[in-house]
Amino acid sequence: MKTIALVGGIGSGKSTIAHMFAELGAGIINLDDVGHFVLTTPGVKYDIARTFGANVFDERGEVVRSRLAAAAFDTPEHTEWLNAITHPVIMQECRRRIGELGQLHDMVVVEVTTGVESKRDVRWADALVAVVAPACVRMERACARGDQSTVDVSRRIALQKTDAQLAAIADFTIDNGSDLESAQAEVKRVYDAVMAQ
Ligand SMILES: CC(C)(COP(=O)(O)OP(=O)(O)OC[C@H]1O[C@@H](n2cnc3c(N)ncnc32)[C@H](O)[C@@H]1O)[C@@H](O)C(=O)NCCC(=O)NCCS
Ligand SMILES: Nc1ncnc2c1ncn2[C@@H]1O[C@H](COP(=O)(O)OP(=O)(O)OP(=O)(O)O)[C@@H](O)[C@H]1O
Repeated sequence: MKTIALVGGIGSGKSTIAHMFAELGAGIINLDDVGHFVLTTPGVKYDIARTFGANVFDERGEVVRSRLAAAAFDTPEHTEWLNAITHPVIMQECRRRIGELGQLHDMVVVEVTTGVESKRDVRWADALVAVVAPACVRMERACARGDQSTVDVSRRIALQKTDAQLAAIADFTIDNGSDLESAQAEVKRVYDAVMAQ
């Protein structure tokens, strides 16, 4: 069984590409979803309450993500605190899901949105795959979804690694700058190459 870590900037098409891997038989995991799941677990909730206080919870005792983001992203130190609480649990849950899906699939693809500086950050993966598309295309796609403004998307693009930086650390690069058919061909090429490794 092979494991791929799939990275790419906002609107690059990570989820679209992950689903193309699924069509070829891969199991898929979205690390953001895992991050949201761990916020519902008792141990993480306890640590968040102790660190950020009761204000980041609703009346039913669930984390309000927008309040947690406001409390955790106001200073780099607070962000570190949140990451120290969540990241080990996210990785533990991710490994558990990889193991589970690995029983059913020859490949598991993990969509990773943030925090990959180098291959060392994804030691658990057999291959690091970057999805790239020109910034103007990504901007257009992300804005077309309608949930974020042009300013929000530009700010996120500016904070993220460039396509050249991602390509430099990746084992394989998938160009998702044009149509879906071309992207499918790219996915097949990478699927076969990783399976042959
Ligand atoms: C704080 C949480 C709950 C907010 O989650 P949510 O999905 O609702 O929003 P999102 O992550 O898109 O962030 C909300 C806003 O905060 C800002 N933001 C996000 N990440 C960062 C960051 N590292 N530094 C500064 N600002 C950030 C963005 O401007 C964004 O608009 C979430 O980011 C979290 O749990 N983070 C810690 C764990 C983690 O790193 N998860 C990612 C998967 S590994
Ligand atoms: N090759 C393509 N041609 C046309 N549209 C595309 C293509 N790839 C992705 N899209 C569309 O672009 C939008 C963004 O794609 P997707 O959600 O897969 O990106 P993402 O990298 O996972 O995004 P984010 O990180 O912002 O959540 C979606 O609406 C998707 O349908």
